[in-house]
Amino acid sequence: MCKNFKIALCQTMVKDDKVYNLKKALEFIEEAAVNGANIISLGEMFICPYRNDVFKEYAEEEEGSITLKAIAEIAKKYNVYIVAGSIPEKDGDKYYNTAYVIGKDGNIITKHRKMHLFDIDIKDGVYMKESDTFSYGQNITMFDTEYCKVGVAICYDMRFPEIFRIMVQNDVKLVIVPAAFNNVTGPAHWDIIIRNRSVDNQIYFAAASPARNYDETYLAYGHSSVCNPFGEIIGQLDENEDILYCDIDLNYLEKVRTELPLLKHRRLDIYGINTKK
Ligand SMILES: O=C(O)CCC(=O)C(=O)O
Repeated sequence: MCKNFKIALCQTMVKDDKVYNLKKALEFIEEAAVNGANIISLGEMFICPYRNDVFKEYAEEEEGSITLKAIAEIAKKYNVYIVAGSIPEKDGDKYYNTAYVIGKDGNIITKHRKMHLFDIDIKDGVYMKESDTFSYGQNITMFDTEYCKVGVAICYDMRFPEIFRIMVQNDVKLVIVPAAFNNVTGPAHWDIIIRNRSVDNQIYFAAASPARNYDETYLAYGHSSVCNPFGEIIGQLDENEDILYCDIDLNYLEKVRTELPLLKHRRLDIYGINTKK
C-alpha cells in the first residue's frame, strides 16, 4: 500500500452560469492532475450558486448528467480520484446536496448525500434553510483507495463529530469535505472544527470551499484547508480562486497514533454508544 500521496483542493469561483462553472472546475482539475495530485476535490456546490432559488434549476439526475460525464472523462484521462464537490441531485421528486466520488477508471465509486441540512438563522448574520429544497441523506460515506480508506461528508456535516468517529472506527485515515462556510460562521468556527475533527480522530482532514464571489448574496468563506493528524493546519488558501496541494503521509499518521495513543485509550467499555464497527 502506498503511504504517501498528494491531494488537491480546487477552490473555484462559482457564478450563476453552469457552463462557466463546469469549465472552470475542469480546468482546475486538469491543472491539479498535471501537477501530480492523486485525489482531487471540488467545493460544495461548485456547479451552482449556493441559493435555494436556483438549486432545482441546476439539479441533474445521475443518469445522463452532463456534469458527471465531464468529470468522469477527466478522472479517467488523468487516472485520478475526484470528489466532485457537490451538486444538486434530482432523484424522482426529491433533491439532494450530493458529492459524487469518481474513480480512476471514470466510474462512480460512491456518493454522499448531505446528512445534516443547513437550517440556521443567525440574527443580522446569515439565514439558510436547505431543507426547503433538499431531502436528508441517510448514509455515512467511505470508499477504498490503494492509499487508505477515505471518508466524505458535506459542509454542515462536519459539525457533527459522531460521523467522523464512526469513520475512524471503520479505518478511515483521510476525510474530504466539500464545504461552503460563510463570512459569519467561517471566521468563528472553520479552523476550530477542522482542527478538532483531526486531533480527536488522528486523521487528515481536508475541507474544500468555493472561492468568494462578492456578486452573490451568500459569501463563501473560502479558506480551503488541510489539517494533519496532530491537529496542525498544513495548508490553507484565502478567499480567492486557487488550488491547495498537500502531501498526505500515512507513516506520519501512524507515528502520531503510536506516540499519543488516543484511539487505543478510549474507554469503549464505558461509553456504551456508537462503539460498534
Ligand atoms: O456550518 C456552517 O457554519 C456552514 C454550513 C454551510 O454553509 C453548509 O452546510 O452549506
